[in-house]
Amino acid sequence: MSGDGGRPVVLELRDVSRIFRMSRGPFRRDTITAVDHVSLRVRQSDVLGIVGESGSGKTTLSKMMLGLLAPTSGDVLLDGKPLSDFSRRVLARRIQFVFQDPYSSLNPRRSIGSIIAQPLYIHGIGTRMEREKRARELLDVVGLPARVFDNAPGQLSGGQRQRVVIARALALNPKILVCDEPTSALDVSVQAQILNLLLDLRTEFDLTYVMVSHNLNVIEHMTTEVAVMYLGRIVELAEAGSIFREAAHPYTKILLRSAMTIAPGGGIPDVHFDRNDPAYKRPATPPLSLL
Ligand SMILES: Nc1ncnc2c1ncn2[C@@H]1O[C@H](COP(=O)(O)OP(=O)(O)OP(=O)(O)O)[C@@H](O)[C@H]1O
Repeated sequence: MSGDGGRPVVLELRDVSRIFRMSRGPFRRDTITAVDHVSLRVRQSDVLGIVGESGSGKTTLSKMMLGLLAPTSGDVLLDGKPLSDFSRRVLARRIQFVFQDPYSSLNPRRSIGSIIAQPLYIHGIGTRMEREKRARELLDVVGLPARVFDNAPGQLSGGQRQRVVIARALALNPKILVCDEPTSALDVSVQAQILNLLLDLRTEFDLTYVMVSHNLNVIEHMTTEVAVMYLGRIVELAEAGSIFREAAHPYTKILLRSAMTIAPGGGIPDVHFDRNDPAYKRPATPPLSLL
């Protein structure tokens, strides 16, 4: 890929496959190849978009990147080393995830402050006071008011909850975030705010993103590179701009065309961005303590 500026490869998949065996029903002897011989590289500061229709293997691929699912064959490398060389503890400080549903991913019985501080607690980092301080800073980082610290998740809107999920993902100061449909459970009006927050955070903390989405508008605005998945394979891998101008693979063309058709009056549907809209701006945040 051109224009990498010598940036190091932070995440690499080498010929990775994942086969699932059906465990019940009439097809229980059958297998599904969810990811089929995928190789790709993510460089520091990249935003790699993974796009494809439902069932194309995007989530399976992102779970393998996070070490949540083992490949059936092939290797996942983080900073050039196999994931298996990393302890859970070290891995969590390098790579974190933001998944789709902010409604189910937050414990309803905990306060927002303790949810955000939980990774620090689990990893034995800091005193109680230090963890609380960091959780308050993280609230600020993701643009939430200090007063929500003692609230329960049920008292927050969907967009606010997704900000909490992002704050928790940042607690251990990771360098890579894997975001699987980070906004698809949210109202359209809130989606752009969350995506712009993610873009701001990337600049502020020099984060690298893997962004899984079926929404081409999200992919177009967020990513630097795009991998198009179809039936478990990557059928096209290109810089984000070029893929929207001159898609090479027939499947990518179909994907783009169907997005155009769905959009009222043509164009890609859903989120509309205006990065200069003051509603999307976030005040600059002070440097974080602790880590
Ligand atoms: N634990 C599992 N057991 C059996 N089959 C699975 C399992 N997880 C995923 N699959 C199958 O693997 C294929 C890829 O699924 P995956 O969830 O990775 O696709 P996806 O592109 O993320 O889809 P979506 O956009 O709908 O989330 C699908 O056919 C799915 O049914």
